[in-house]
Amino acid sequence: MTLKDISNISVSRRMGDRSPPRKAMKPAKVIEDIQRSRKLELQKVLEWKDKNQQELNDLNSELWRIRTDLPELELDLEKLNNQLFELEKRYKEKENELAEADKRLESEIAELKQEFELYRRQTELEFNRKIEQLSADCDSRVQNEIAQKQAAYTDAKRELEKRKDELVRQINEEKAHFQSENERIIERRRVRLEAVDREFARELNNLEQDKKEIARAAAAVDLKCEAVGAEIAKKEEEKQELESQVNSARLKSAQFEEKTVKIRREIQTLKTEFQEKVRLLEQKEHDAAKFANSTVALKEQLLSEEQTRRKTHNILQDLKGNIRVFCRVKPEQAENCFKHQMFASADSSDGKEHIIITEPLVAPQPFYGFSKSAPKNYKFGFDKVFGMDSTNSEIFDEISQLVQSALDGYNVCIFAYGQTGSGKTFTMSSVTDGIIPRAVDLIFQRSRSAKENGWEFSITGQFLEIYNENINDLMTESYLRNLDAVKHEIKHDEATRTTTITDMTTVALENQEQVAHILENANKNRATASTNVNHRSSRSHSIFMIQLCGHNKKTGESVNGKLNLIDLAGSERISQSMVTGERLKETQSINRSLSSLGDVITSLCKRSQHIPYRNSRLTYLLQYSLGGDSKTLMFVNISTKLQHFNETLNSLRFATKVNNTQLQTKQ
Ligand SMILES: Nc1ncnc2c1ncn2[C@@H]1O[C@H](COP(=O)(O)OP(=O)(O)OP(=O)(O)O)[C@@H](O)[C@H]1O
Repeated sequence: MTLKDISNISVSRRMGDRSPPRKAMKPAKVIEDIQRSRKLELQKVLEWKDKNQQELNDLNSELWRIRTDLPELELDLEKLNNQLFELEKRYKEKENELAEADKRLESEIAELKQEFELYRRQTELEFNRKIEQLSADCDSRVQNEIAQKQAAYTDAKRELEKRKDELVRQINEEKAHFQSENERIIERRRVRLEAVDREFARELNNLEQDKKEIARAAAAVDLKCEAVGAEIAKKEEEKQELESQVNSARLKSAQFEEKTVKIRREIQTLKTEFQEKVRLLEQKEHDAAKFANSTVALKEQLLSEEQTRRKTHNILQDLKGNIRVFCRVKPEQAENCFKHQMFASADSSDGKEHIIITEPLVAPQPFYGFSKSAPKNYKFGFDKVFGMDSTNSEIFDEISQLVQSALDGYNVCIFAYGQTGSGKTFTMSSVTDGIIPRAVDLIFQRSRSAKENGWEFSITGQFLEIYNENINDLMTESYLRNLDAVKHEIKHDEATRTTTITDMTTVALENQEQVAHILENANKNRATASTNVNHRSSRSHSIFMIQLCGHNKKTGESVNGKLNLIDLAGSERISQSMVTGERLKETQSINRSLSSLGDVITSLCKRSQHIPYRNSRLTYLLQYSLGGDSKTLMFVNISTKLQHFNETLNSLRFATKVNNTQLQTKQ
């Protein structure tokens, strides 16, 4: 306890005096209490003081001890300082000694080096001298050896030549002897051989004579035999010939009789027929004269009916709606599919055909946000719904009327919309029965039959691609070279409401094989431009444009129709944050053009003041083929694979938006 604590205690006491008066107590008892408490406090203070006094004493004794030790410590310190000074002095001395020793060592090393150099030079000189002497000795010894060897060689050579001459002489003698012996033997043999030859020739001659004699006799016998045999065969043949001539003469005579009767009968029939034909001809000439008079009236009637047909056809198309949406479900293996049901128009009150898709119970990855307990149904209505088993032929039957509209001078757009792999290209460009080849075929047929009414059609086609908002010519043979190098511009003529694209290949369409070739060539072009043709075709819009210009010489009428067959880029939603570089650019331009197509259709149906055609190349290019009296059909191609549920839902929603806007406008 400090003095401050004590004063605090007394202050609190004093303050206690000022606290509100307690219950009244007896004064003696109060004084007694105060005294007791004061006593206690005093006792505590005294205890504290004793304790402090004790500590103070301890500290003082410690201080005293330190003070007594101090001189001794100071002495020790001085001693230590002296020792340190001494040590430093000795250290410096040792350092000096060491430096001197170093110097001595260096000079000794230098001397040793000099001595060594001297010794090395002397040794080298001695060595060189010894080498020279040795080499001189060697040279003289080698020269002596060579001289001795040369002398021995000359002697040996001379001896050998002598022996060689002797041998040659002996060989020549032997040779002459053999030659004369040989000639003698040959002569003896020749004489004997000539004698044998003469004998042999004589024998041979005799044998030849005998052989000729025998052959002559045999030939004479053969000749006689042959003559007799030939005579017999000839007689036999003559006999058979005579027999067959008699038989055939009998047969011919019977046939001739028969034919004569028949020909007489035929002549009679022909005469009757001829008379009947002459009568009929006179009748037909009479009818033809009557028919010729009525043909002119009929043709006029036909033309007016044709005009009425065209008007009615167009009214019918308008009634069906200028924007129609068909849904097509791609065939898949049932076990990989989510549930879907379709209802034909007869079952529905709104005249639409419906498709209901049910969300899968087990959500495949990546697929979030669906309740797993209660599968949800989504219902969509379209002008037509084609199931998995539908064929391209059935599809074409439904759209052939739009091809007729194009021939009648209207602009028609047929789109295939859907995610990658959902069957857009299959529907649009299958080489034999896709919409493009079938439409061209139908145009040929109808234009041929329209000739009877005086119509002459020019049918031309262009095939292009919009990739990253760039137009590319798919008909050119050198697509890769022209890609990006050729900038194609879209030009609109407001007065004629026609569109042209600069530097675009245009071909006169003539037959189906040519269209198949165009489709294949376009595919090749796309394959050359991309490492992966599927990727390229999925990421770009392709447009097959058929221009139909018709003129009727009889009525002076002209029509100008256009059929645009569009295979849109895959509509799958790729998050832009997930892709970079080229893929990002592609994704952005696809998203932009598909959403601007939706916006244009919506604005047209709402009859908005401003139609945002310019928002994408696709809508700008189709400006005169979307809206006005033109006709639009959109196929929404869908896949029912489990992992495609999300995309399918998005595609159906987009298509429904297009379809519904149409309905609102009509109401
Ligand atoms: N209705 C169908 N019947 C049979 N096969 C089909 C059908 N629809 C599509 N296919 C097949 O499915 C595959 C993908 O179809 P397709 O290439 O037409 O899809 P896509 O939507 O055009 O794809 P992308 O956007 O990549 O061009 C092809 O092998 C095609 O033959």
